[in-house]
Amino acid sequence: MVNAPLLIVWHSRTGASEAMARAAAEGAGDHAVLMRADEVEPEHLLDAEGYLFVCPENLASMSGLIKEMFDRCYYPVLDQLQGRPYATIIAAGSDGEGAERQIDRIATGWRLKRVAEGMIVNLDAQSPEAILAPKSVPDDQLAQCRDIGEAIVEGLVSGIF
Ligand SMILES: Cc1cc2nc3c(=O)[nH]c(=O)nc-3n(C[C@H](O)[C@H](O)[C@H](O)COP(=O)(O)O)c2cc1C
Repeated sequence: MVNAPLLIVWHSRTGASEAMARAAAEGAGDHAVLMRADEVEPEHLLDAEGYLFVCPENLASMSGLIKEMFDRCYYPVLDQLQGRPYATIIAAGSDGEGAERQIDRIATGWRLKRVAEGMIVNLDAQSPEAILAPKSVPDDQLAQCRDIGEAIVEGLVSGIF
């Protein structure tokens, strides 16, 4: 039994990241707490045992709202999360690596430990119309998100993280 949950923090502009965060939460079951980035306070981070950050890449960065969560919470929890597991899922139109890299750098500052390879879902939205359209994530990729949620919780429950 885990004492504290996996906290799944998400932001989404056109629905892809939200769907992936919800799929991961489904996989994690009762052990997950799903929160939009703007609802997350430092105590939610302190109360969790592990983290899954899910957001789109916007202008080569993580999206602004999830960055704002890190900006707001970074110093209040610094030096209090060492060694806890984390993973990322990024929705992208063509790249996604910039967002993943930025989150990794912040996670390094918090001394978190990456426990699953970064997942980037590239939905191939290139034109302004395609970028602004609501997104639907293919089932196999949602299944992968469920697996990530399940795997992190398994690691927490079994104490291997
Ligand atoms: C303002 C804006 C900037 C974007 N910049 C990038 C980018 O730099 N790299 C990329 O791969 N996709 C970029 N995209 C595409 C989104 O990452 C992609 O559509 C993603 O699936 C959206 O996820 P969401 O539905 O969770 O918001 C951008 C989208 C918007 C709206």
